[in-house]
Amino acid sequence: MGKFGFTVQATDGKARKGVISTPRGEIRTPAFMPVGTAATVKAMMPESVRATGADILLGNTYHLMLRPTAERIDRLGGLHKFMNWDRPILTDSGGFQVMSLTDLRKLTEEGVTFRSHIDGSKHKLTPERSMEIQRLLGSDIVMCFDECPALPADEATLAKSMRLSMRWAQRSRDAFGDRPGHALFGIMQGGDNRALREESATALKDIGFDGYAVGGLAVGEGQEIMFNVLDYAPGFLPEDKPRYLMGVGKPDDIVGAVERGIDMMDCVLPSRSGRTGQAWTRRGQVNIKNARHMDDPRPLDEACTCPACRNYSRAYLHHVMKSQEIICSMLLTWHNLHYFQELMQGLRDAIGAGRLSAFVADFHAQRAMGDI
Ligand SMILES: Nc1cc(CSc2ncc[nH]2)c2nc(N)[nH]c(=O)c2c1
Ligand SMILES: [Zn+2]
Repeated sequence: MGKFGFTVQATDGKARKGVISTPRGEIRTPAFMPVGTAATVKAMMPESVRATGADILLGNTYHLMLRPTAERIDRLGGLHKFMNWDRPILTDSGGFQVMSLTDLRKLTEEGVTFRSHIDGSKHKLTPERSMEIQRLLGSDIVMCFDECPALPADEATLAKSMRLSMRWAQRSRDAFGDRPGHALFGIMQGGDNRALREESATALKDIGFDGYAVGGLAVGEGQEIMFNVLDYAPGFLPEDKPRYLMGVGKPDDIVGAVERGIDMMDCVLPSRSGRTGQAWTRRGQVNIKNARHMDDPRPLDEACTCPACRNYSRAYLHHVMKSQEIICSMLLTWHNLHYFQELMQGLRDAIGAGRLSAFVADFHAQRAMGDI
């Protein structure tokens, strides 16, 4: 079983270009990770996800523990075999989804009890159970079981929540055990409070992890506050380990996060918005439902090499969106994931060449021109 490792190949300001090596393959950073919540990146075959340039995808402890259960996936050979994706998988630990998807829940020092949003059955998640589920799934990068407070929140609330998450991080580390080739990432909390963020980073470094996530952001605080926190929080984390900003984001969030030293990100945005007719392009957003596209023979983006842009017109995409044809979700999801991965490749190349600021200036200039 190979090792898990991270190499920084180049830096440009705070930004890093690197490679995470895992037994199931390498992850080029900065990396965008598509979300495959219930063992599928919606509307995409795994080979298509790979074709967009993704090196790793995300799974969800919360959804998979409820259906089909981690034990069933384990009996069937693990999540990679189950969903036919043999490259790295990162799984989230479930706490965030419990707090965002259920309302019948109880939070204690032990963990969280909740009722399934699917059938109302009672369930319990603890750091120990979350580690067991992620082990049964066979994920390559395991996330600590944490508590993510909603923002805005006062300092006392943020401190109480963060300190619980740090005790859960220790329990996650103890329960994870020694699993060569598999990684455990700690999750920094502390909201938008600098002192709490530093306290959280110190606690996580004292425990020791293979990578460190910045949690507790992209919870409705807005880009300005998120960037204010990212101006200092990544710097509290070890330089030689990957830094993962959870749940981010729009293209301009991604660019700003990479400029501030973030190496990995994930977001449902390209896939979820694709299913609603929202296309992301280098010139900004295009809502294909808009009547202005009805007779437009041009592709979404003349410069894009994805199957949607190579073979279909805006008029066609408008038609299959209005008629709610399944191919619309397929084509717009593929295009969006392709665009996000192309943006990541552009960022990696720019950092490698020491021209990140020029790349970022061009990124914003193209969007300022608006859609074609
Ligand atoms: N914004 C945000 C998003 C997610 C989900 S990331 C994800 N899981 C599955 C897909 N994507 C978070 N997850 C955890 N565990 N902690 C957080 O603080 C947090 C914050
Ligand atoms: Zn395209």
